[in-house]
Amino acid sequence: MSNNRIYIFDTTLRDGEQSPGVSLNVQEKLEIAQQLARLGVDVIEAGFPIASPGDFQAVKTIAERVKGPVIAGLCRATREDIDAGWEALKGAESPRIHTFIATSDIHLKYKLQRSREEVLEQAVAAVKYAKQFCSDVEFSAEDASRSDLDYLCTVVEKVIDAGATVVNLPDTVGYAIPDEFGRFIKAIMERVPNIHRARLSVHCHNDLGLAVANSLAAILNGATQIEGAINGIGERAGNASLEEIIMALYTKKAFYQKEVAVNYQEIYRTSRLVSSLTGMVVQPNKAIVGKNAFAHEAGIHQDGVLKERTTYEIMKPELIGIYKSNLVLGKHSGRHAFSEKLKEMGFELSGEELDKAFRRFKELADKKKEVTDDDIEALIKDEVWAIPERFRLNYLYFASGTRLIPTATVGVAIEGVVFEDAGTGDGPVDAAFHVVDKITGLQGELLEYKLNAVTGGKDALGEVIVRVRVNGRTYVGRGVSTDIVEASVRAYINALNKADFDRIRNNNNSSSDQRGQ
Ligand SMILES: CC(=O)SCCNC(=O)CCNC(=O)[C@H](O)C(C)(C)COP(=O)(O)OP(=O)(O)OC[C@H]1O[C@@H](n2cnc3c(N)ncnc32)[C@H](O)[C@@H]1OP(=O)(O)O
Ligand SMILES: CC(C)C(=O)C(=O)O
Ligand SMILES: [Mg+2]
Repeated sequence: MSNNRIYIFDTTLRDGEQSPGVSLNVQEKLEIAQQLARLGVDVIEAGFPIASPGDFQAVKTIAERVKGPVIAGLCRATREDIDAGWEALKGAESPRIHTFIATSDIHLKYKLQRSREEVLEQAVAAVKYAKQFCSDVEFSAEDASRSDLDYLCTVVEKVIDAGATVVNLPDTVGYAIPDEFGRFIKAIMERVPNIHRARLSVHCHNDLGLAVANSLAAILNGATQIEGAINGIGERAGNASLEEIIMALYTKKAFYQKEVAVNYQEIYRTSRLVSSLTGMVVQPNKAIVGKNAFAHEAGIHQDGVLKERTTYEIMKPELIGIYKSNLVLGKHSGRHAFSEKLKEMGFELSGEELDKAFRRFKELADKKKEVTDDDIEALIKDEVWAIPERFRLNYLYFASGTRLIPTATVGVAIEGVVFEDAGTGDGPVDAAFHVVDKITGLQGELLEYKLNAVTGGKDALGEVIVRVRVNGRTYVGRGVSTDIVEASVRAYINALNKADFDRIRNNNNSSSDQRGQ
C-alpha cells in the first residue's frame, strides 16, 4: 500500500451526534453508516456504546450490518466501558476499540482529579485490557494540544508499547493554530521513539474555525489518519469537515502528494443525507457542499465561467456528485423519465420505493410547472429515507385569518385506518399539531421549527424541519410540500413516528429482557 495514504476516520455518528439538539435513532444511524461505507471512509466511529441503550444498539447494528470500513466504538479508559464497547463491536468484520483519557493538566486537575502517574497507568491498563478482545485499538489523549509535551510523549510511547495500533492527538477545544499544531505533530514524530509502530491520527475541533487547516498542517508533519465529520458537525463549533479535507487533498494533490480512498461521487449525497437526518442545515456558503459553493452570481464571473469554467471553478461539481441534467420533468413526464432521472442523480430505489416516489412526484407535478432536481431530492428524502411510518397524514383542512380562531381538521391514518379530529391553536400549524397529538395519543413539545424553500418561485417546495420532545427525548422531523402548513404537519408526524418507533422498540426490548430473567 502507498505510504502516501491518508486514512479517513468518520465520527459523524459519535462526535457529530454530540451537536446540541441532534439525536439520531438506530435506523437513521444505520442509513448514515451505509452511506459512509458507499463514500468509502476507512473508519466509521458508530457511537459510544456505554452512553445509552440506543447508542449501544446502534453500534451493534452497524457493526453487524455495515461491511467495508473498520467500525469503531468510543470507550472511556475503564473496563466497564471497554466491556460494553466490545459487546457492541464484536460482530464487525473489522472492529476497533477506541479508548481515551485526557492528558492535559487542566483536565487532570479539575475533571479527572487524578495525577499524571495515575492517568498514565490508566491509559496503559485500558489499552492492554482492550487488546485482549480486539487487535485494533486506538488510543486518544483527550486535550492533547494543551498537554505538557514531555508528559504526552511518555503517554504516547507507553500506549504504543501496550499495543495501541492508532494514537490520536485531539485538539479537543479547537485551541490550536496551524503552524503551532504542525510543529506539535512534528515534535511527537521526532520525540516518541516507537511512533512508527502506530498510525498517528488527529481530531480537530473548529472553535477558531481552524479545524480543517490544523488537520492539513498535521498531514504535512506526519499524521496519516484524520478524524472529522460530514458537514463539520460536532460538539460546540463542530469537528473538521471531512469533505473539505478530502477535497483540499484532491485539489492540491501536487502540494500534499497524499491519497485517500474515497468515492468522491458520494460526497454530496452523504452531506445531504446527514443534513436531512440530523436537521442541521448546511449554510449556503459552506465550502464544497453549500448551495452556493458552485453558484456564480456576478456578471464578470458568469462571463468567465461561460467562456471557460476553470476561470472561476477550482473543482468540478460533478466530481462530488452534483450534476446538471438535461431531463426536465413536469406533469407530462412518465415513469421511465422519472426513473432515468433518479438513476442520473445516483438514487437506487426498489420497485416499491419507486412507486411511492413516483406517486409523490405526480402530485407535485400537478401543483408545480417544472419539478427541479432539488424538488426530487426533497421528495426522495421524504419518502424513501423516512423510517417505517405507523402514522401517515391522510388529509388536512385549516382556516385562519386576522379575525378567526385558527382551526384545523386533520385525518391521520394509523396503520392504515383513518382517524380524524379538529381543534384550535395559536395559528394553523399549532392547531394542526394539537389535533395530531390528540389522534396519535403522543404529547409532542415543539422545540425548534425551521422553514426553507427548496427552490425559488411562488410554487416552491417548502421544507420544514422540526425538533420535538416526546417523553424526554428529542426527535427531528422533516416534511416537504408546496403548502407550508402541510409541510409542517408532515414534519411533525415524521418526528412522532420516530418517537413511536423508539417506544415500540423499547417495549420489545423490555419484554424480551423480562423473558430472559
Ligand atoms: C471529548 C469528547 O468528546 S469525550 C466524549 C463525550 N461524549 C459524551 O460524554 C457523550 C456520552 N456520555 C454519557 O452518556 C455519560 O457522560 C456517560 C454514560 C459516559 C457517563 O455518565 P456518568 O457515569 O453519569 O458520568 P458523568 O458524565 O456525569 O461524568 C463523567 C465521569 O467519567 C469520568 N471520565 C471522563 N472521561 C474519562 C475517561 N476518558 N476515562 C475514564 N473516566 C473518565 C469523569 O471523571 C467522571 O467521573 P466521576 O463520576 O468519577 O467524577
Ligand atoms: C474523544 C476524543 C477523540 C474527542 O472527541 C476529542 O478529544 O475531541
Ligand atoms: Mg471531539
